[in-house]
Amino acid sequence: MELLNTVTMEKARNRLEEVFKDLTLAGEEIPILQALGRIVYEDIKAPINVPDFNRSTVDGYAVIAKDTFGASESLPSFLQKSGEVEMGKPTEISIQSGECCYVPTGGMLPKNSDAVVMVEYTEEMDDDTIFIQTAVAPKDNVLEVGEDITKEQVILKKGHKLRPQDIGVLAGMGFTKIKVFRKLKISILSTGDEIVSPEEETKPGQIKDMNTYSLATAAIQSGCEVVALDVVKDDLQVLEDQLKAFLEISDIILVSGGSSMGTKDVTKDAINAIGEPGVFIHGIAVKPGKPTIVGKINNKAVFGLPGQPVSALVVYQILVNHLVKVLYSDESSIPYLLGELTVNIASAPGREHYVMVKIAQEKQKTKVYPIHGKSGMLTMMTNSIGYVKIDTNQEGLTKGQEVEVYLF
Ligand SMILES: Nc1nc2c(c(=O)[nH]1)N[C@H]1C(S)=C(S)[C@@H](COP(=O)(O)OP(=O)(O)OC[C@H]3O[C@@H](n4cnc5c(N)ncnc54)[C@H](O)[C@@H]3O)O[C@H]1N2
Ligand code: MOO
Repeated sequence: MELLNTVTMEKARNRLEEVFKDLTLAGEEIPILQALGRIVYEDIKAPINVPDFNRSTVDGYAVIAKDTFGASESLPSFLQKSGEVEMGKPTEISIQSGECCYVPTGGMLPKNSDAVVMVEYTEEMDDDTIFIQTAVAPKDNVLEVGEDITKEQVILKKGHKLRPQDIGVLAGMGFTKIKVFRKLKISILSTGDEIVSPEEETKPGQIKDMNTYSLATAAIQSGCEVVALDVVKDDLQVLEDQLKAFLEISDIILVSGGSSMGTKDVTKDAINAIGEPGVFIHGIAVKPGKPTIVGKINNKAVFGLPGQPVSALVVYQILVNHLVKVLYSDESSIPYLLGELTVNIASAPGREHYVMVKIAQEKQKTKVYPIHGKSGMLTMMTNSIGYVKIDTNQEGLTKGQEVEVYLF
């Protein structure tokens, strides 16, 4: 009897890091407008202070704060108006105690002023006299030089995935281009005599291809470029030939199906046949995803993912995506929310167990409901928001317990 020699998920991840530690990715410079979702290649330092002049955050009157102390609607302070600041222009105005100066939102503060009173809390008595009807403290309604970003501060770290707010900050710093990691090239090879493409009619026993599509889009979501897709029969020679062709153009190859122990499960043999060192993991103590295969050929990663659609996608998220993040120097953790479990969940003995869940807001609490089904049912994932994890040594999870729901 041949049994899978499984390793823990933690060990599988550590092995991946160790085996691919020499795989380094080059960087490329691209316009910031094309950089959304790309990964920062090196720490980016601010070339300037932001703001680089003291500016008002409101429309109002720049004052010396202590001139307003004790001011209220019934007992206003009278201040002498000493001009107006023009938007987008430097000002030479300098105020003295007893004076104020009109400043628009974003306008430069006149010299000596240290706070701004919002225009709603003032009244213009005549062209020269302003009633101040509230007290302000120094720095109120003011953004000081370097308060947002100080020159030379690291604003974006290597490995950071760029979001719209990051692109805005880059523009605000004067960058029009940014160096990002080149995209990892991934190809996907689905195997199975029964698999037909989505547009084809299925005959009895056949099934439409889901994994090519779910895995390709998961790869795109992780910031990779999908360079090739194909579906092949469960035939060792055909699989070997296509694997060799894909190796030429990819950093990572995902083979879907044929990972288990059936007579037609030839993924492991195909990987071992085409190069060294070949398969170094076959079997991970995880549910779903136990028959997962991991190999290395010419410093490229080849994953044999279980054919069951949920298993393939879960293993992508928890294992393949781990390697993708390591290669991109992305140290961010998977986001999660906390919720209260609504039922007991039994564990899978000896395996780390990933249970698909949905959530509902009830009486101001986040309630967590497991989605039942078998790993062949992709609707388990479409109905879920994420998963809860039961560790190998945990007996299960208990109704009412607070759990972490990892989002995907
Ligand atoms: N004797 C054993 N049998 C099985 C074991 C085991 O340890 N011993 N493990 C089971 C587990 S767990 C899983 S998961 C599956 C993995 O199977 P394979 O990776 O060999 O995948 P296939 O047999 O080729 O397919 C399984 C299932 O998934 C469907 N499939 C495959 N590819 C696609 C695709 N591209 N799109 C949609 N659906 C796909 C396929 O039709 C099968 O129904 O093995 C268990 N068996
Ligand atoms: O481990 Mo299989 O991947 O349960 O479905």
